Amino acid sequence: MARKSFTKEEIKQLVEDENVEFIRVTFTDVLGAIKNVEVPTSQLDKVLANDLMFDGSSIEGFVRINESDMYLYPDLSTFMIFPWATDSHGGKVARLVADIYTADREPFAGDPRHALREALASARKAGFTAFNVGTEPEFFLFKLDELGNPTTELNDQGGYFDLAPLDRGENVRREIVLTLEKMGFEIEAAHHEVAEGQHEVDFKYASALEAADNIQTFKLVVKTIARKNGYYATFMPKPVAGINGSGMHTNMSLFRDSENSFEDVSDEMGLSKTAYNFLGGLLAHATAITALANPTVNSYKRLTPGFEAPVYVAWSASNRSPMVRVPASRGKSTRLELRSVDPTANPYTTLAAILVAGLDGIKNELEPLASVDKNIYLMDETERVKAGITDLPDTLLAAVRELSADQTVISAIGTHIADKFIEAKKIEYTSYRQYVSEWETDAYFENY
Ligand SMILES: Nc1ncnc2c1ncn2[C@@H]1O[C@H](COP(=O)(O)OP(=O)(O)OP(=O)(O)O)[C@@H](O)[C@H]1O
Ligand SMILES: N[C@@H](CCC(=O)O)C(=O)O
Ligand SMILES: [Mg+2]
Ligand SMILES: [Mg+2]
Repeated sequence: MARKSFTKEEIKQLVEDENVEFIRVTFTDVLGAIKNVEVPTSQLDKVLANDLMFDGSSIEGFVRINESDMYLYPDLSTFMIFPWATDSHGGKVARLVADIYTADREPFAGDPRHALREALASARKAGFTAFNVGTEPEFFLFKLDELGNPTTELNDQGGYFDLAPLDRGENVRREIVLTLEKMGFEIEAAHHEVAEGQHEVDFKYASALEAADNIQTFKLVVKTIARKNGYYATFMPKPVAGINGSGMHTNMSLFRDSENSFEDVSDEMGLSKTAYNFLGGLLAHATAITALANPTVNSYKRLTPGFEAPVYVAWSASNRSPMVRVPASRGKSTRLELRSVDPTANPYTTLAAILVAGLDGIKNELEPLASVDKNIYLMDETERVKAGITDLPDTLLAAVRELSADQTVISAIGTHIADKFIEAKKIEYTSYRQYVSEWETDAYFENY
């Protein structure tokens, strides 16, 4: 599936025919936040001529104040009209995702979308025409109070695949699905997840750049439609202690034209040498990738035993406790599912890191360890050591240290992004360490 690339004339025509009055030009900062500048359609020619400028020094992880002028180059294939948004005259709002260029009109090294483009160029050099990615983002719905502020009260008490009345998110989810369909998403499934108030909407895989844009659009749609219905949607990985957190399982495969390079019908598991070596690369660089795939302090509260989230670097075809699962489908759907990723990940840098790790595995013919076919949570440490199973980092700081030591993963995101990301994450971790939590006062106050 490839999205249609519009010409400038087609976009101008659509803007006129559909009565679009505002264009939002969006991009993503180093930490994964979506940013946008909104311009009236009178500025459309300027936008399409790549002449829209902004101050890069005000964006997290971009540039210093003395080199702040940057250009937004819209990617014409990302034109989309927001079905929910109209201005006071009933005019519509559309968006274009942009690449960032410097004042010298060079691609900007701090642009996460640029990092993913570079990784995709490496995949093409290695003979692959597409890196296909399908994600399964999970989120929680909380109630809003009368003033419209989020509360800590979940929207329902439902569980996995429950129906209404236990599932009170049914109508919101349906509206999310319909909105996404109007925006061109192909929705494969939507359901209540295991935890109370937790939901999942799955959309069809796409080539990595489109998949990353889709994730950012998806989060915006979920938050917008939830709020319209009196709920607050959060993609925080572990919003409530003691119940499942929210992951964003990331399914992936490499294609050569229409052929899935991960499939080999002659292999016992139906997987090709390319797939095994990609998996070998993914496992070899897993601890460094974790810093990007799980980039918040809270991410590590999800990666704990017993909540369907992975804790160890391992893979399996038959069970869901390891970090990588090989889902049973074959043919075009032959894929690896990385289960550690959570929805706070910057999709551009995370996919760049995953792809470069996999390509490193292919280039250096890295073999994965034997698959683990037991529930890893039930294995003791001796059994795990014997099977070569290692731990995923257990804190943001540990993950950031792994990233700092992995030149392959750093090369995937570039040193500009790596330096800014590592610096910001160390500050975030220090700020967390300075906070004294209720758990600590409960555990220590009266005992010492
Ligand atoms: N060849 C492929 N490459 C990448 N992604 C793919 C490929 N084939 C299917 N997918 C995507 O994988 C995702 C599968 O989601 P689905 O919820 O069915 O998986 P699951 O892991 O079995 O579910 P769960 O983990 O919730 O039990 C979808 O986004 C789908 O489009
Ligand atoms: N919510 C689980 C995943 C549940 C599932 O298998 O879909 C997680 O944290 O990853
Ligand atoms: Mg799920
Ligand atoms: Mg899954």
